[in-house]
Amino acid sequence: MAYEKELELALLAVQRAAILTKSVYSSHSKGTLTKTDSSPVTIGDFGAQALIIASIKSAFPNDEVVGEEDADDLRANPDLKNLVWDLVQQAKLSDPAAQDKIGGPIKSADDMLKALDGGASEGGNKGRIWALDPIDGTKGFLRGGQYAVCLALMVDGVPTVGVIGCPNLPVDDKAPLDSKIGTDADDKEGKGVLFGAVKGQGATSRALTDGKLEAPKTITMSPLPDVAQATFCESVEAGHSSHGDQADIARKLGITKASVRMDSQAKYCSIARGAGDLYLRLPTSKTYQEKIWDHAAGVVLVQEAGGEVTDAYGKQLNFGIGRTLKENKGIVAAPKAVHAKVIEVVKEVLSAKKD
Ligand SMILES: Nc1ncnc2c1ncn2[C@@H]1O[C@H](COP(=O)(O)O)[C@@H](OP(=O)(O)O)[C@H]1O
Ligand SMILES: [Mg+2]
Ligand SMILES: [Mg+2]
Ligand SMILES: [Mg+2]
Repeated sequence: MAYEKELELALLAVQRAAILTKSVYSSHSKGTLTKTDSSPVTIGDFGAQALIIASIKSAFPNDEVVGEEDADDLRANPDLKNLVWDLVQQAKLSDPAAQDKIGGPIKSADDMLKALDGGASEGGNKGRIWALDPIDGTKGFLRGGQYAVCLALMVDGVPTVGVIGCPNLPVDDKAPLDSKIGTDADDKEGKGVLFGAVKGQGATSRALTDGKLEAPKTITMSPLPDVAQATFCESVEAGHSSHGDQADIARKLGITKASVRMDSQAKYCSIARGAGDLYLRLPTSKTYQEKIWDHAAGVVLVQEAGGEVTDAYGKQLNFGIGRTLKENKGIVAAPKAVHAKVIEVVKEVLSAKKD
């Protein structure tokens, strides 16, 4: 099968990084810094990015990576660097063959910084470029909610392999989805899911482990004969998408169920496995550009589970023009059969706002 090696590498690399993020999640000190755009970053984000880029470079040394983080803060702060280096050394897959497949341990703190800085690609529509979000939903990660480790391979600008680890999602694909899932979540037994998809080959889920990969199950979106019955997902953070516009859209579609708010690409994962139906992300500002690492993996997953993902105006997402989706505004993900209907209503709501 095409991209078999890339998929396995991505699944194992995400699984190893999740060992690190889980250890930070359950510890009191998360080494949180505030970035220049006022968003948070933790030692978990740095450590997970270094581990995953080292894995990619061990198997595919010529591939580029667009990663969210870089090593500047760690180079400027040796104590923080040492904290991350300790975590990185402890994060090992328990199965030696699996650990070997992702290149074994990172050899030194300098190599860790180099790996972390390996995510500086400017992106584009030529060749093989990975999009990496080491912790998506950092605010959820800090709040005790959902978060996700997200990795996608783009080929000539098209998301082609997508892998997402969700340490706080229930393993059961049909576990009821309600808003508590974003606030009561933790990584106790029965939690932790690893999703994977390759373009043209379908989407899967399996339990997230700390060693070998579990056997995958095929996942698909729920059939949704009547859009009024939909469960729709949205961000917890009101600054990341417009809760007001999303409520208007839901009302116009006849949806009466309350929205399910959860952080991170766990939203894409939840609709891909049929636990929810729609994901609405309407812009809160005219200037914000969505980042490719916030969507690339989730888009492959939803497409392969029978869904369609476009921007809020129904336009195809263009992942091949740099580190952001600058040609697009907002995100709408829905089962193929109802996507056009949802876009019609989204456009109505957006145009009513303009005047
Ligand atoms: N004004 C804004 N509009 C949309 N997304 C934003 C935003 N500011 C930050 N984000 C992105 O929202 C992501 C989280 O999405 P969600 O709300 O679905 O959990 C963040 O990812 P990180 O947590 O990886 O930084 C960040 O990239
Ligand atoms: Mg961030
Ligand atoms: Mg993100
Ligand atoms: Mg992130």
